[in-house]
Amino acid sequence: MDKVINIQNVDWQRDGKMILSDINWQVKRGEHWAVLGLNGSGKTTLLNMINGYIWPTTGHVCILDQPFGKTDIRELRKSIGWVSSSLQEKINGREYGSNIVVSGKYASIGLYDEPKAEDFKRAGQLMEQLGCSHLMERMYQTCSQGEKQKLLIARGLMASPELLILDEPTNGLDFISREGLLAEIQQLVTQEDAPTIILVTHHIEEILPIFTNTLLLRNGTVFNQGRSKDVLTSENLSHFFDTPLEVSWRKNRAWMTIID
Ligand SMILES: Nc1ncnc2c1ncn2[C@@H]1O[C@H](COP(=O)(O)OP(=O)(O)OP(=O)(O)O)[C@@H](O)[C@H]1O
Repeated sequence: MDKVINIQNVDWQRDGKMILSDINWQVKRGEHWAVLGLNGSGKTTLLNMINGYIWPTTGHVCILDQPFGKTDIRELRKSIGWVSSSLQEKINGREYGSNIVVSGKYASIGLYDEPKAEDFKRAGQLMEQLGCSHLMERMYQTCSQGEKQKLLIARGLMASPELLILDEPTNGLDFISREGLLAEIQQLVTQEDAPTIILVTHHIEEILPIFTNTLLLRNGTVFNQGRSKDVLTSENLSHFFDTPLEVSWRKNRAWMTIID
């Protein structure tokens, strides 16, 4: 019982089209994964499945040891923190930073239940941890893109999830803010009750050393998966992107250059 994600022989079809095909993916406790794939490769579809918003056409999905079909998905979702751009769009711009973070406890977008003082205390600690405690009384619409992402990550951590999914968290950030956010993400795993983190990204240099493993998704199939060091090689990625590439490693991060 050590699997956070266990996806076996999964297909997902829509309108006669195979969107995910024969997906096999196991994430064990203690691992953190990066998911890499071009536009339309099936990343969002896979995340929607992990969160129980769509069900496999064939195959088995078991998340946090809870097999789909025998599980209350709404309960399960409370153990999953999910930060994505679609979530950003749903937040009320006039909501205050601390309320946004606290709403993560209820896996709701707004605040429907009366939060307790201890909820605000926890939100404050998380905001401190992510370097955004100055945004407690700030309206969301006045925050920069990087600040919004930090608020949403703090929100995603509010229910102490076992699984935290970060879907392109650095979208729209300048390179200084991006490095700042990556450093905060790196820090998260040093916490005692750190969740398993899944990072979806288009940029291999964002695959920090904490991301022990990488899944390459192409045309709805798993192209390759394994230890990040083994997956992120020049040969592998040249095949994956169908473009001659060179990968170099600096500070335990892979950087990619197109060679002509
Ligand atoms: N409900 C649906 N009905 C029909 N086609 C769909 C549906 N959902 C996804 N698709 C198609 O499945 C493919 C994979 O989409 P998905 O959004 O999972 O890709 P992605 O890897 O997240 O892409 P991006 O990086 O652009 O966000 C796309 O061709 C998309 O048009």
